[in-house]
Amino acid sequence: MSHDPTAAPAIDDVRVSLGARSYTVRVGRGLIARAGAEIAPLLRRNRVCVITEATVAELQLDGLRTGLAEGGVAMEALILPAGEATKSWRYLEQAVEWLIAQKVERGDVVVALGGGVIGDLVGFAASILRRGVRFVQIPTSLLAQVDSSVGGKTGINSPLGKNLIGAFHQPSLVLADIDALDTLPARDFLAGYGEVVKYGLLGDAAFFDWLDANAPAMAAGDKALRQEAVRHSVRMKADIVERDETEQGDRALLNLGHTFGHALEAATGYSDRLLHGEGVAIGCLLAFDLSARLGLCSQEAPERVAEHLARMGMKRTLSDIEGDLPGRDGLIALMGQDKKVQDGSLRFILVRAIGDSFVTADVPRAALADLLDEALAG
Ligand SMILES: NC(=O)c1ccc[n+]([C@@H]2O[C@H](COP(=O)([O-])OP(=O)(O)OC[C@H]3O[C@@H](n4cnc5c(N)ncnc54)[C@H](O)[C@@H]3O)[C@@H](O)[C@H]2O)c1
Ligand SMILES: O=C(O)C(=O)C[C@@H](O)[C@H](O)[C@H](O)COP(=O)(O)O
Ligand SMILES: [Zn+2]
Repeated sequence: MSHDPTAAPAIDDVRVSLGARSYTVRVGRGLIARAGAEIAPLLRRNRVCVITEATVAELQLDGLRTGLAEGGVAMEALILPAGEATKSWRYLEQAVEWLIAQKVERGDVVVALGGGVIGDLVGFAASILRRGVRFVQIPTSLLAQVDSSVGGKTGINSPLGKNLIGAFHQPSLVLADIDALDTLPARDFLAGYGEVVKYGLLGDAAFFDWLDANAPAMAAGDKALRQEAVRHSVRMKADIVERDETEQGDRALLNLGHTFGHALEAATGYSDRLLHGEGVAIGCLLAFDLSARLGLCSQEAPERVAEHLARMGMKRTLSDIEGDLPGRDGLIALMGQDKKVQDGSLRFILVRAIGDSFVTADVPRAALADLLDEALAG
């Protein structure tokens, strides 16, 4: 049989096994164009309500409408503004009231088409509508494909902290169409890459090495590498979520970098000054620096992480964030809203090495203060 090098690679199916809440994450090319055939088996009646945002609507909504129609599925769409500020009470209310006006029934399926902002918002709307309707994630950003569309964390932000209002609500299907990433701006691609590299850092040194060798080509557009990075990331996340769906233990490892990152996002007003994945990358490096300061890992570990982020052209220090930041105590106060706080104490994900992380509350306040003082001084 002859090999056609231009043929699209096969679809990778990653199963998330959670009993009655199990589902498949399909990773591959052309999935939006065949969305009707993919989603129809879930439907009681041949109609879905799609919620998306303006940028993605422009690029993908006609294709989705056609793809659904080819599978005999009709759609109605609501288009919200793009950007992190949409993960708020105002747009949650708009989304839920629109779904009610569309007479979405308990047996229907809602579709989230977009990045992590839309996935988190729509998943939360689905979780509270009529006390819970099913939803399908069609993630269109790298971040959403590797992370936010999987695992069932849904929600919106409070001015006081990230994702403080939300619910665990697993999707019924995830369609991660690698072709959708073609139009993603470089800054958003790199922000999403912050969550990809997080997987290597938290639990898979061999994946970090693979990324070190392949991520530049992946960023430049190699689709086979993109598909492999998404598949591997989703498999890693699925393995952790299967062990600990509601973050009673191990799932907190997926929060590497987030105690710092979320505080920085709140400090910058959930604005374009700092994207979520950028905050995660900066936060991962701070977690490695803190681990080295505490003698938990070698000094070479944070150096290697910093070199990798620099080679990828990513933000990696507080001085890479434009504009003023709160002082050390202001940042620590923002960290106090972290969902990992227990009995009033902050808990961090720290590391013994690249690929070897753990959760701890054992971080002396002085070490944290010194770390932040130095980071803020640049
Ligand atoms: N639920 C979870 O487990 C989880 C995990 C990680 C992150 N998150 C959340 O995800 C959000 C960040 O997600 P994000 O980075 O996707 O942000 P986003 O949804 O704002 O998308 C990033 C940008 O890319 C644009 N975009 C998306 N797809 C595009 C495409 N195909 N072509 C061109 N432009 C496109 C969007 O319009 C936006 O400007 C944060 O709110 C974060 O808290 C949630
Ligand atoms: O799925 C998880 O668990 C994660 O922690 C993944 C994170 O990348 C994501 O940003 C998540 O939304 C953070 O969760 P939070 O509980 O700290 O809000
Ligand atoms: Zn994240």
